[in-house]
Amino acid sequence: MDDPESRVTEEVRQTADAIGRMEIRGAATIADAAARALRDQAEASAAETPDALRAELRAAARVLHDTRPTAVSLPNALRYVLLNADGTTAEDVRAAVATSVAEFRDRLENAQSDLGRVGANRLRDGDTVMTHCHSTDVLACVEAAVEQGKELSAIVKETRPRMQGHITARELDEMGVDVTLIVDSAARRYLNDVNHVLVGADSIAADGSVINKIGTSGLAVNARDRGTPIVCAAQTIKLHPDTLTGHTVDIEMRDESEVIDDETAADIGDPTVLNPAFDVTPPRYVDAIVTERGQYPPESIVTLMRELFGEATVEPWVE
Ligand SMILES: O=P(O)(O)OC[C@H]1O[C@H](OP(=O)(O)O)[C@H](O)[C@@H]1O
Repeated sequence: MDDPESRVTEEVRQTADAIGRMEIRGAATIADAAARALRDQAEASAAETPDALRAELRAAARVLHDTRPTAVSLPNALRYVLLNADGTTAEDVRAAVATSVAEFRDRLENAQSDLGRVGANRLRDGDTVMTHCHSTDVLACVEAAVEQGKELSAIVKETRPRMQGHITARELDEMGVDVTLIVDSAARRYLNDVNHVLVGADSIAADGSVINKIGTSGLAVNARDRGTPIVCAAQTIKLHPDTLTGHTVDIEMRDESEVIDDETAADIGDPTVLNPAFDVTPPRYVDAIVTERGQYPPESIVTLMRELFGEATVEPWVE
């Protein structure tokens, strides 16, 4: 049998490249794109046996998996689809993959709107929120509150180096929220003017730590110092099952070109440039984690993780 790696489609490779370059970004969006890519691989495959098709799907999953290491929604999505790729013929497996991808995408969408309604309960008419980066889970909370007729304002951190705050600003403006944009270092100055800090998550660890865009932990420490509640909006697909057994979450280091161009770097003596994409906020700085299953104090999220994942998970893409 030839190498299943060689039969990974160009479309899957393009999706993986787009995730790596962050053209497809945001933990939930990455999960959705990865699930669709597996469905497309199954549809395009010429495999004639279930084993050959499953080997091809595992190879495609590895290509998708090896793009960005921090957002656990990616492996959680791949696991969901691969563990449901059952069937005694290749056709059965193809159909099972199509069904599980459709189910997975429905769950994602429903989870986000359920989470949005939970998060909206925390927001009152006239409140101001501060945001960091761009999180569709956070925006679902704001959108649900706006739909309930609450008028909200937002102070939006631009979020260096990739400025995802601009996406947040535009989407909040489209919802009718009054938006003020600030540079990241101005956050502390305005924390007394906001009622809530709302952040998303790329992963949540079993101890309730929130792994999110770099700058979240400093923001949370400052918010605690100022007495401003900090809420993390995260669907359960952000729960990191490996942390139940003591593993830590890898923090992605990205290219220095996102921080400084070559010419400017040369001008200032070519310093070492570090560009971590994420940081870890300890649970003591987080007031609540809002999920589609309700709101949890960070320290109790482990009970939900055990319920959803048991004690251990498998990595079905490993040969
Ligand atoms: O799933 P949703 O809530 O959309 O996004 C969750 C998180 O994903 C983003 O990471 P990146 O921009 O992909 O590095 C941000 O850190 C954001 O808080």
